[in-house]
Amino acid sequence: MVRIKFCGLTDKYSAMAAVEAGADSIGCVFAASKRKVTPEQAKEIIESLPPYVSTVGVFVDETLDRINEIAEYCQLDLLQLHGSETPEYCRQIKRPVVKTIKVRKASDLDQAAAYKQVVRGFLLDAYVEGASGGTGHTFPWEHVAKAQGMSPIILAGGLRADNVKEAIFKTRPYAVDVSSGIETDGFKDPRKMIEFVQRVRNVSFFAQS
Ligand SMILES: O=C(O)c1ccccc1N[C@@H]1O[C@H](COP(=O)(O)O)[C@@H](O)[C@H]1O
Repeated sequence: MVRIKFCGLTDKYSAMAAVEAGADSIGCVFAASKRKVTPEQAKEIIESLPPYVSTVGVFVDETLDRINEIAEYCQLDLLQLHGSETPEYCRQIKRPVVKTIKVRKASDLDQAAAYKQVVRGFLLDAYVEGASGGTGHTFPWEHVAKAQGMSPIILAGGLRADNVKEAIFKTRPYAVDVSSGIETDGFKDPRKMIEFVQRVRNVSFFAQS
C-alpha cells in the first residue's frame, strides 16, 4: 500500500478533511510559503487530530535550535527538510528526518548516499529555480529508477489525482506527498483530497491499466 501525505495544511478544518479523505500523514510548513503556519497554529491543528495520523513539519534551512524547539512544542512526528541541510545538520535533529532531494537530472540522486545513515527516508521533489517547494511542478520520474537502494522514497512534486497513478507505476514509491494538487484557488479542496486518495488506493501493481 502506498502511504499518502497531504502537505501545507493551515487550519484544523482542512486537516480534518484530509484525515477523513484518508491521508496517513499531514504536513505543516514552517518555512517561507503562502502555506506557512506559526508554531501556535500548527499545535492547534496537531492537537485536533485523531490518533494514528502522523504529523510532519516542513522546514527550509532553519536554525537547529529553532527546529528542535518547534518540533518539541508542536510534538511533530517527523521533520521534512526541504533546503540545503547537510548530513551533519540532520544528525543533530532530535526527531526523525526525511531529507528532500530536488531532482533535475539523474545525478542529483547521488547526494542521497551521504544522508543514508541519518535520515528515515528521502522525499523526491521537482527542482524549480528560486522556489523551495510546493510548486506544483513534476520532475522526470524515470530518474527514480536510479534511486533504488535509497528507500524508502516519498514521491512529491506536481502530483494530482489525474497523474498520481502513472507516477506510482513509474516510481514504485513508499509514499506520495501532495500540496498544490489538492487545492482550488489556493485553498485545500476536500473533493480533490478524496479523489486523490481514491486514485492512490485503486492502484494495483498487478494491473497497469
Ligand atoms: O507547500 C509548500 O508551500 C512548501 C514550501 C516550502 C517547502 C516545501 C513545501 N511543500 C512541499 O513541496 C512538495 C511538493 O509540493 P506540490 O505538491 O508540488 O505543491 C511537497 O513535498 C510538499 O511537502
